[in-house]
Amino acid sequence: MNNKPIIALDFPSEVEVFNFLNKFSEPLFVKIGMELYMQEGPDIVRKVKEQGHDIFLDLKLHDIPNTVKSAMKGLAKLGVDLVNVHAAGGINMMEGALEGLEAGTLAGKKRAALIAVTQLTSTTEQQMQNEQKINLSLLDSVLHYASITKQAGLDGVVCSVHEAGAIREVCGEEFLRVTPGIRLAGGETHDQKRIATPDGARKDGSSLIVVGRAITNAEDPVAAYKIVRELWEEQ
Ligand SMILES: O=C(O)c1cc(=O)[nH]c(=O)n1[C@@H]1O[C@H](COP(=O)(O)O)[C@@H](O)[C@H]1O
Repeated sequence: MNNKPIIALDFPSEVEVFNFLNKFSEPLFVKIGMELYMQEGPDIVRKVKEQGHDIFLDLKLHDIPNTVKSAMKGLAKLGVDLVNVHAAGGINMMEGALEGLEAGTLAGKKRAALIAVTQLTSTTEQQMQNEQKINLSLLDSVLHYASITKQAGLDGVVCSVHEAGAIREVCGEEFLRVTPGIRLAGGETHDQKRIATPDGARKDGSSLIVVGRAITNAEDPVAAYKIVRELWEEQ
């Protein structure tokens, strides 16, 4: 797994995916999420992988432990690099996910890294408190989810850049902080609430950034990707 910005391939079908990917002449780190997977199924994962890209399969599993374990066992066979579940599913569910992933990983292949979503980057503290009835600050809720994720043996979490530094302090450098909600300065925020720039993410403790619309909606996606990458990698 490399540390390039992860491009979210949030497209409705395979045609748009390859129109987009064909603009690039280098291997990328891409994310296949619900929108695309629900339309194209596992075949899209195989086809994107054939082109040599690293893949984050973002299906955010959240169900009873046995169901998540079995689903992960199946997903493991796709040979992706990174997969996720919702930490709100609990420790037993996350342990089940890890067991399924280990059981399904083909002999001689590296198991995908497994991370858990803490609080979605589209959620504000007020929404969390009112709608989920969690009587904590958003940071404390995210830190709590990060600590139970670590307890379950997972490799890291999905969080916003705003919580990444605190998670690093509590859970250690090796524990991944994968941060979506990335925008270029002055860019449209859409439905995201806890946002940051690529250089802000680097300074504030992200391990990996996920960038969708700031690249995929750009007039020149290759140029937008280059800007994001330079800001992210700047020394
Ligand atoms: O798990 C994720 O990838 C995820 C978690 C989260 O808290 N927030 C979040 O935006 N994401 C995903 O990251 C991507 C962000 O896309 P943009 O907002 O277009 O950059 C989308 O594909 C989301 O599904």
